[in-house]
Amino acid sequence: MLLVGCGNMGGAMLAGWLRGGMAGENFTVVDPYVDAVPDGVRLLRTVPDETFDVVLLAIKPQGLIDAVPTIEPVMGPQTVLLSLLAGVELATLAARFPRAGAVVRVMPNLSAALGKSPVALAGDGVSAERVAMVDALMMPLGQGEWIGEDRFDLVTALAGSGPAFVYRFIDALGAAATDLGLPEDQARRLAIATVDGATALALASEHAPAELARRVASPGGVTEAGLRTLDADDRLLKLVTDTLRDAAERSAEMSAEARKKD
Ligand SMILES: NC(=O)C1=CN([C@@H]2O[C@H](COP(=O)(O)OP(=O)(O)OC[C@H]3O[C@@H](n4cnc5c(N)ncnc54)[C@H](O)[C@@H]3O)[C@@H](O)[C@H]2O)C=CC1
Ligand SMILES: O=C(O)[C@@H]1CCC=N1
Repeated sequence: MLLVGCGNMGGAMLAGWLRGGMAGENFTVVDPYVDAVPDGVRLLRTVPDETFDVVLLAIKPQGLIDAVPTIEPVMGPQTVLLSLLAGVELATLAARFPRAGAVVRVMPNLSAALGKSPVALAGDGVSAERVAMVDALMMPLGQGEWIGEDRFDLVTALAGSGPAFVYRFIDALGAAATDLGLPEDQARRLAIATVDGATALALASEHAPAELARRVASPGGVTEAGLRTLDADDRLLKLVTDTLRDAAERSAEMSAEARKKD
């Protein structure tokens, strides 16, 4: 596999694959700027004169146009092109890389490094054999989900950007507890451990999060008093809805910008 770009997200996926037992020798990275790659992985500064069965585009969307002429030659009819580029549509990618055998959009997040990422996937007319190949490839990174491309902006906001929103919530828990009297480092440790345990339980439990919240809250007790504030006027729900909407709208805007350059 050729990784074009090995920064935050490409690096996290590579770490996930290596952690899942794939050998470093399976991977070539082409990245003019990255300092180093894991042991066993081939690092090149320019694109080699070879073709690849799988090419992962892991550069910034804004860098696509400049990169196309150098990347295009590695594609052949056997190549499955995987693109992480937020706001760059299948049609745009197919127009830029007409020789690629198949194009699949992939939207993971940084938890791929630990095998705990949702991985949204979208492709047009991808053969069943290639779908199975992509599914197998994503398995070490987390939970693969094929979705229609019309929902990709929203899924980018939820699955791709989502960790940043959760980190803000963790920070808010820690900062609030600090304001109210806990030492800062202790507040942060407790906030992270609380979110970690709550997430693990939500994953393992047969109950929905709302039911788990109900089980935490004793009638007339402490949690209920806090939930009353959090739930008032649906303000958390409204804030999160606005957050996802704004992020998804930016993704749609980026798609329109990339389309204009076709
Ligand atoms: N960071 C995240 O959590 C997520 C990012 N993405 C997508 O992943 C892509 C990469 O994002 P990040 O990893 O955050 O960016 P980044 O800036 O950390 O990594 C990009 C890498 O590409 C390299 N690069 C730049 N031009 C290049 C070229 N012409 N050829 C080869 N390598 C080149 C840079 O040296 C850098 O190492 C973006 O398209 C983004 O939309 C998707 C989901 C989550
Ligand atoms: O912020 C971004 O544009 C990328 C896509 C999802 C996460 N990071």
